[in-house]
Amino acid sequence: MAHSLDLADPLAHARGRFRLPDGIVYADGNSLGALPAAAPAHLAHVVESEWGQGLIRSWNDAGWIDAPAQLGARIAPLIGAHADEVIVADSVSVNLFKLLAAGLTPRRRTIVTLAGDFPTDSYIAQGLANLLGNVTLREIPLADIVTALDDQTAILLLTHVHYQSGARHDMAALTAPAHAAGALTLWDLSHSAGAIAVDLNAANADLAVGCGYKFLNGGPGAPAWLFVARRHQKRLENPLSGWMGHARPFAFEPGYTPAPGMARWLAGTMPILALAALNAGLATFDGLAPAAIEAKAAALTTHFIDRVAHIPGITLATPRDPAARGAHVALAHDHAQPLTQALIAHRVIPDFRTPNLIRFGFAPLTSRFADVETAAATLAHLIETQAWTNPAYHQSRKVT
Ligand SMILES: Cc1ncc(COP(=O)(O)O)c(C=O)c1O
Ligand SMILES: Nc1c(O)cccc1C(=O)C[C@H](N)C(=O)O
Repeated sequence: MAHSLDLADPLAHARGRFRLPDGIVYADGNSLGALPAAAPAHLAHVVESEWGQGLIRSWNDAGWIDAPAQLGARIAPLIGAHADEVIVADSVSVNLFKLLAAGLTPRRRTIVTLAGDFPTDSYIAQGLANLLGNVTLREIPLADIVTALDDQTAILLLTHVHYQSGARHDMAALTAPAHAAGALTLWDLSHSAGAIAVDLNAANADLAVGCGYKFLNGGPGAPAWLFVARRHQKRLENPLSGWMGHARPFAFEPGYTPAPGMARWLAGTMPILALAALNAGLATFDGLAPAAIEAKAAALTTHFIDRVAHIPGITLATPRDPAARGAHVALAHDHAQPLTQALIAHRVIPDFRTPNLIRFGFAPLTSRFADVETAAATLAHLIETQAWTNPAYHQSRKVT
């Protein structure tokens, strides 16, 4: 069954764009994307030729200075943005700070967000509120989000696909009431970009951020990106007004003038080696349609849910409707942490999220239906044999 699904998979060839270890089922593309096969040679070229030979000249000759905008333009089609609406910079956390600060107005000082979204989003909003003193952060349950929007609300901040459950919001359906209340929307697309088809402009979204190291395959700690809709680009200003966001960085003027367009969202010098790895990650999407990527994510996760939902002790924590989820599936189990370690010891790599979730991220470019079958069968076996009773699987880990 899995074999015939893999044979019929129109994205099957994309796996060849990566280097994955033999005999491993990699189900953590939602935390760290796999290594693009072209990345080592590309990085070696940037190091040895551009840096080693070109030296400082490479800022111009190798186009280093334009890399954040060029990579932003490569991300744009994956998220329904225009090329000039996206730039690569900093981390998601820092980009959230910049956009939240920019979106506040003298009259609107409230940030509304969903209680239980990825913690950095609320940590950053709280830190900004503490810094400014007159900003309120409201963390609201999903059912009350729309009614929480009022004439004080500056920004509705939401993670599009939830990092734990994988549940996906209807972007257009939440953007409309935010706009009706006079607020902007800021979407965290860390678990969406490269995994499902996102259409920011069709949803009339205002602002967005996302990770480079997950489904975009940019490597550990890859730079993140941010989106500002064209209609807001003149008005919104980066509070981290560093020289790389200046209209004329090499004029070394005494006062700050923001660059026109997305360049103003840069602060300091861009990490060229990390951008080179992200470039290789984004190249893995060449010629692949976001709709096809989403269809594969839906098929993989549906196949997995069908195989695991009935296993005794497992509770599905992810929506059954593929349109209401991303590319990962979360399963609740009383012994999720040692079970995750047992899976890894058996060469199936998901991750654990406190308190009781095992997340299986099936990156559509690298995952095969055969991997899904192996992951499900291994999980069933480990539960059947009560693998969590083995003390070897109770080691504490800094990174889970
Ligand atoms: C939804 C979400 N937002 C933000 C982050 C953090 O991004 P960064 O480490 O780039 O700040 C993550 C994961 O680390 C995430 O899952
Ligand atoms: N950013 C991570 C890291 O530095 C180490 C390990 C995992 C991560 C992650 O990306 C976690 C991820 N954002 C999550 O959804 O849980």
